[in-house]
Amino acid sequence: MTLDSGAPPSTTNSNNNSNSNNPRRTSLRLPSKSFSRASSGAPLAETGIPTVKAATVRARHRDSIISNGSTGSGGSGGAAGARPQRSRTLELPPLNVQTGGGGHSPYGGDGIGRWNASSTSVHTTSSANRSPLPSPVLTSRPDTEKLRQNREERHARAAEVRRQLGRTPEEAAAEHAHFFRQMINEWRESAQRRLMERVARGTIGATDPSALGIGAGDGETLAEENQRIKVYVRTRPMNAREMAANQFELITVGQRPTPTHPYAKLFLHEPKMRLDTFDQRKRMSMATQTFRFDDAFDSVSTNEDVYLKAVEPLVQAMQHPGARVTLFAYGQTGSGKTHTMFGSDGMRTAPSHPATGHGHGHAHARGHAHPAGPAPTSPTPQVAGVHEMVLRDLFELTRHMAEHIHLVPYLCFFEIHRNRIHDLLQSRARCTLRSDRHGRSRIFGLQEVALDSPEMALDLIRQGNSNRTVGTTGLNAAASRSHAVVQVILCEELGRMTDGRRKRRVYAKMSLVDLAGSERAAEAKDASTKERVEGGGINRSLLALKECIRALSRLSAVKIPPPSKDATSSGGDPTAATATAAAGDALGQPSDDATLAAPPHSPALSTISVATTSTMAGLSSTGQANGPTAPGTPQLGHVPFRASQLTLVLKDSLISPEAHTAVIACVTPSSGSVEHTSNTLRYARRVKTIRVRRKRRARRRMVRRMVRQLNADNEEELIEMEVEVEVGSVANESIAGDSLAGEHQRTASTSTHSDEPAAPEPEIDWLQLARTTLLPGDDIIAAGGGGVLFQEYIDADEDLLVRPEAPTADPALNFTLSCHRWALNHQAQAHDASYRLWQAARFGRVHEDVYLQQLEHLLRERVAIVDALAAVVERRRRERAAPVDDDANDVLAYGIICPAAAAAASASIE
Ligand SMILES: Nc1ncnc2c1ncn2[C@@H]1O[C@H](COP(=O)(O)OP(=O)(O)OP(=O)(O)O)[C@@H](O)[C@H]1O
Repeated sequence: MTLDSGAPPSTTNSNNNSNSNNPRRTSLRLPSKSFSRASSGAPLAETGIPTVKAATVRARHRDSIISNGSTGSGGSGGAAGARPQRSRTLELPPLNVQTGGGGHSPYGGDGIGRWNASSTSVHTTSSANRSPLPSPVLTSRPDTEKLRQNREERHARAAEVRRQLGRTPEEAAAEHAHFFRQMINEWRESAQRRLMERVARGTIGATDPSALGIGAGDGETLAEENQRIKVYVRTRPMNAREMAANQFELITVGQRPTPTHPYAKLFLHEPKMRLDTFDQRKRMSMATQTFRFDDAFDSVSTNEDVYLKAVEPLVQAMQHPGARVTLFAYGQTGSGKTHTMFGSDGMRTAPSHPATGHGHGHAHARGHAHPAGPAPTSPTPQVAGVHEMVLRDLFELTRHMAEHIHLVPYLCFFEIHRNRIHDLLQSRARCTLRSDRHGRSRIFGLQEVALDSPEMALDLIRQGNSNRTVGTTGLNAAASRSHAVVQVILCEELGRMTDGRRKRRVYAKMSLVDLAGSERAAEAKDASTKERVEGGGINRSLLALKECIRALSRLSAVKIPPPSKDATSSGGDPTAATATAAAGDALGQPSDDATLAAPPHSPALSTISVATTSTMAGLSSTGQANGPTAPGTPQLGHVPFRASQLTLVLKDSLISPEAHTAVIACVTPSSGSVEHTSNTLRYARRVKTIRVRRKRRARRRMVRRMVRQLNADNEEELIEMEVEVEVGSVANESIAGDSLAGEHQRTASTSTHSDEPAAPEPEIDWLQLARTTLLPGDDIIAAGGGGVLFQEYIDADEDLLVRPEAPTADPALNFTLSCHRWALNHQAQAHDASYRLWQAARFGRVHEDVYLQQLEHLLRERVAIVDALAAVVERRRRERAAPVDDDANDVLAYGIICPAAAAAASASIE
């Protein structure tokens, strides 16, 4: 039955089979509809509304409270075959409408201020035949009504404003974008200005050009650097679609790494819109988050820039025996992972010749233009990706190393899609992942192709990419829906075995992983079930990867003990050699592998690898693979490799003692993807923050200690100063020009500290003070940031005072000036504290009473300082008119501000 049929619409809808997919839906009925239904007076029993049991006792209890015993509207009829109904429908009463019919309400049918059973009943099918209960919920109705009225008024007002302004919603959005853009630009300018001021002051050097990015030289030092895991961020340029949608860039890349600050800073500006409950107006503001990474690449960086900084060191690491290098490209869908890894065409064009063929002898070229390869399908020059650059450089490397060792590169290319491994070089043939007896993961059925040239490798990759699973997302027409792993393995050829198989040993291995784009469930609303499952799988494996890398990062702090002497000397022992070689690594295809002698380069290395592997895999405690853990072996804890196929496949590479891992987090700069970008940046930061945090915690403890100490000192000083100011202001007239003033003041001070009643507090007009106090407003905060405000504040205070002349030879005047400076510093501190307090209060972290109390305290402090300073200046003027003994005067001047120092100075004079 449908709404049109005159049956109770909400109930019908909630019981309608078409809605049964959403069993817990609670809908809010519009008053007009309720009214029409109530007027129609159709009894629920006639509507065919099914009756079902509540899913849980708890739900039933809740329902019974809400339902208020509206049994008449609960209905008891049930359509045969209807699905059990668990949804509840909350109907609001029509405003000022005298409803008819029903009459089941315990409150009668006036419908004003109370629930009316006939038209506004809250009913569930599980509430049938329940006796009426008085409900506390009923009392909340006027509030709900008020809220609704408020909302409607607000919407009407907003529509009216829009109408008056003659703006469409799109125009309003464009205006907002313009405003945010302006805020971001102002933030950048202000940051740059602060930086230049610091350069001018000499706080940071202007000689190092790379230090002149925003935020450079802030005195921070990177906590102990984790060399094994590097995290980079890359921002892609805005695309045409984003610009057309009036989106704007939210990312500012700050300083780049320098020798003194070996990290890059990246700022994410998050636009915020909030409704001010005070005047019901929208407030726009901008929050800026700061991130630190090993390096950050802005939107004009090229693939070559990324390669040179982030990837080339990994290629260099491949010359070390046992090297296990892993590079991940991580990020939201459409953020530029494939562009970075495979180049601008994603290497999706068909190979220029069969995969087994040989290359064309392409020139080694990195950079924008793809000099050779298959004929480009578009006239625009192709941009080479990391894969191409890596392959060319690896071949170069093997050529250089040929004098010492003959290495042959092998390539395999597979994807992990829905937790299954497919060989992309064998038309997506399914492969299986198994653990060998050493606890290492091995992929069975994966083809590895010996490479003759980089071009051959590139053609293989193109061929593989044509088999890759792609889909279409809202952000990318050709979105990768799988993790693509290209592995390049440098093998040492050791001839052939008797059965003809090649004898080889893995020298080093590199895994280049183009991860599938992360996506948010909210964005997959329109996706099919299959796509949702796919998306869920992708997110799960990304989470597992993050947890593994984080765990490894944490564990990298644990020192792996040097191998025992027995293990180290086992290089010549054939049995031990077999074990170590097997533990070192082997190629995925067992048929091609030979069990080899231990690598002459690193017997110890392989032994450690065994221990580490087994411990990581959780085998050491059981001793399945290598027997019980040797005494002294560190308990490395649990690393959740088994959480996904991706982490299992890469396990050996990640835990190797010669592991080098890098993550390139790709982000979209546009405002439309701010949540994604924030998530990606936080993901990337968490990958590496474990060790940094420990340092941070120590630093925070230290700062807290210092602040406590300072507060204790300040409090003492402040109490003394306030007392002095009160006494000083009373005694000022009489002591001015008096050579005994110092003595006088000391007496006054002493007497105040004795049992004499304290002088009355000066009358402060708080309201006036609050009006004149420069508490920062939203606009100032958004535009300037702390530093600018700070300066404005000091400037304003200076205007309150007589502006001091430049330092002279007059020591008394200099003394006054130093007092002035002292006071300003305290002023600055007071302002700084009030600013932070205010910020905290804005975000609801401080209770209003506490905030006001603190503010009052700060304002008092401010008044005290200003008064003291005014007194000093006034007195100084009079003294200059009638000079007095300088030394005594100094004591006097300083005494008002800092009694302790005055006492010491007086003692020295005496
Ligand atoms: N640095 C860049 N410069 C120019 N264009 C870029 C850049 N990065 C990405 N793009 C463009 O953005 C679009 C999406 O990029 P890409 O396919 O690499 O995203 P992705 O992160 O791999 O997405 P998915 O995870 O969905 O596969 C492409 O058209 C690509 O050409």
